[in-house]
Amino acid sequence: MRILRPDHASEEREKVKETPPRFPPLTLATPTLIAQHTPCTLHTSVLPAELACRLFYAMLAESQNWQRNKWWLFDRVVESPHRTSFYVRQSESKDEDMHQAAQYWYNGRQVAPPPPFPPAMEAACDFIERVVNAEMRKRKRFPLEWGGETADTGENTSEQVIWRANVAASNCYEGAKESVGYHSDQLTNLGPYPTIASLSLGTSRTFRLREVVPLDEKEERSARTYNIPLQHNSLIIMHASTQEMYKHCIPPQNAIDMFHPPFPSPYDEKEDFESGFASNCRINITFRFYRPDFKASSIPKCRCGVPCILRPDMKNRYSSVDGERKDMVAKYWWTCYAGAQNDGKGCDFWKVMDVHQEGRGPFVGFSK
Ligand SMILES: O=C(O)CCC(=O)C(=O)O
Ligand SMILES: [Fe+2]
Repeated sequence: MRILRPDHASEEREKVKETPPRFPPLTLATPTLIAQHTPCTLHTSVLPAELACRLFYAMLAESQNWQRNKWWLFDRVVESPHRTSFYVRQSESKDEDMHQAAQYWYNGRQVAPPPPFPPAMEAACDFIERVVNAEMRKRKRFPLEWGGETADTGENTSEQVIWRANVAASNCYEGAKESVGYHSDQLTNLGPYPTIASLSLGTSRTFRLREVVPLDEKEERSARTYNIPLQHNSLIIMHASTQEMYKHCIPPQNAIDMFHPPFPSPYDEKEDFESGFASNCRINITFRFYRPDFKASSIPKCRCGVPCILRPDMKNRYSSVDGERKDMVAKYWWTCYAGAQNDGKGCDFWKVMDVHQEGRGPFVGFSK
């Protein structure tokens, strides 16, 4: 009988063994839970309330002129489902390299020279740098993180300044349906293991994180989706290894709560505020540090003559000596990105990043 009827039961058992259990999405609603499950930290009420509100109004006004990014995906043009812009910090705004890098920021599209941080963004940046530095001093550092000087902030502080922001990317999501899809941020000018500080203003939206499970663990476990609600005036810091291990997105929602700013706008009539002004927009500002050793003029070009983008090999990771998480990647690739703007046609150029041969550094872990 066994010869006539194959043993499906044992096949089924095998299949069950190959599929790791899936867990439902988990909402991480407190800073403690976020720090437990992810390489991110959440800081609520990060700016003085009046400054957060002033910055929201300023960016909302600016966002009228922001663009939707457009790029080629396979054989069609796609448009980002939100508006976006890029800023360079005043102290860097004469730096030719910074402008060049910003021109190629996001999808290899050439854009006008980026404007400097508006005054409220500059003021917010000081608060944010303090929070980021205090947090980074408590954390383990990765060998490939930037280990050089951060320019003098002009402040007389005895505490070491590890991180500063010299550029910022800003997004405006209008209504519940505007979104950004799953991605990890390009490392082209940030270098490996960047720290990115992401400020939320306006309506509360969900930030979603999902780990990219390494190939050799695919059969044992599946990725879990984490939902993190981001309220007005909260800062989520994507610490080193977030871009190497996780993808993030802002998904479309069915509904959102309108944002009622606690202070009137300097741009509108006072009566508008008194009659209950409310906004359906979320403004996000990601403060970033463009590394001097990944400056635009040092980025390899592909055969199309366009600067490459830098990506980690997220699927092959190992543990650092003391780490419980498998959070080290062995490889980063420089690859052609011309296709995103050039009718979808790029070249197949790629090469593994070699930090010594390319003369990059100094790094946290080893000197140049
Ligand atoms: O809006 C957000 O919180 C995320 C934005 C983002 O991922 C990006 O600009 O790269
Ligand atoms: Fe991002």
